[in-house]
Amino acid sequence: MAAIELRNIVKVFSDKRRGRDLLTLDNINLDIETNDFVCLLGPSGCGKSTLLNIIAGFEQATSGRTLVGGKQVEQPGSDRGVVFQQPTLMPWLTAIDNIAFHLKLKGVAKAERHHRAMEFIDLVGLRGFEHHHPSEMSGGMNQRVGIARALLMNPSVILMDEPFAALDAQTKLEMQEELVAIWQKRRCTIVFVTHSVDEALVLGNKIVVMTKRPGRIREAVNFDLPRPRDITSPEFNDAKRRILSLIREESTRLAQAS
Ligand SMILES: Nc1ncnc2c1ncn2[C@@H]1O[C@H](COP(=O)(O)OP(=O)(O)OP(=O)(O)O)[C@@H](O)[C@H]1O
Repeated sequence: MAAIELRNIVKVFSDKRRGRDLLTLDNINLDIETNDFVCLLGPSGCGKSTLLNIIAGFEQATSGRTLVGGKQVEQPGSDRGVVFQQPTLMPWLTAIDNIAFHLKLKGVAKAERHHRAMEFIDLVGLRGFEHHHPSEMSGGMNQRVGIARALLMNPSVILMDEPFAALDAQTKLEMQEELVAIWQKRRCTIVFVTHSVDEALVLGNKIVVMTKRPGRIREAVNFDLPRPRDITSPEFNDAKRRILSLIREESTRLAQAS
């Protein structure tokens, strides 16, 4: 059984202002295996976030079935941790209290919350900053808090929506390396949305290329280049050419169709 099974997913948004329906996802079928690091790659507006939100349970598909761990997704759950582009932290809470927030909601005592959160503070490299507030930390550090918060509930699946898009180039590279290290250590399943071919190839062992609206799966490419990946190696560049040619074919198809 795959960790995530998407069966004939269709999503139509109704655009009330213009009085029409918008077909956003068109018959998405995809199996994501346990421990996969899948990157959803596609142009702006192709429905990557919508698909992630359907897996997260924030959004309902118009038709089709979404299964996580064999169970139909109907709402958000602690089996799925979500990391957004902005970490959406509570500004009045320290890093450790943000990370342990879900435990507080579950009534876990403070000493136990902090004990459990420290493991994740260490994992994301924030020891020494656990009592800092979001305003006292950089964007990258706040994103680390967001990742630690998502990991704390020990979800089987981590869903990430362009989590490094707002970071500078150097911090982005560091965070990508750290995320791969965390994934290797914890062996979780990650679905990562990006529109960067390089980012998808640095991170993923499967790259799912989506078409422009309505979003369909153009191709799911397995990419098992050993890590750490050398982005200047011939193998990396071969894969990049292949992905870029898939994207170009798609643009040509659209240009001819219009
Ligand atoms: N709640 C909503 N109501 C109506 N339309 C929506 C809603 N959410 C998304 N859409 C539309 O669905 C389409 C896909 O949006 P989505 O955010 O999933 O794309 P994306 O591929 O993640 O884009 P980006 O890379 O720019 O974030 C867009 O045309 C968007 O306007």
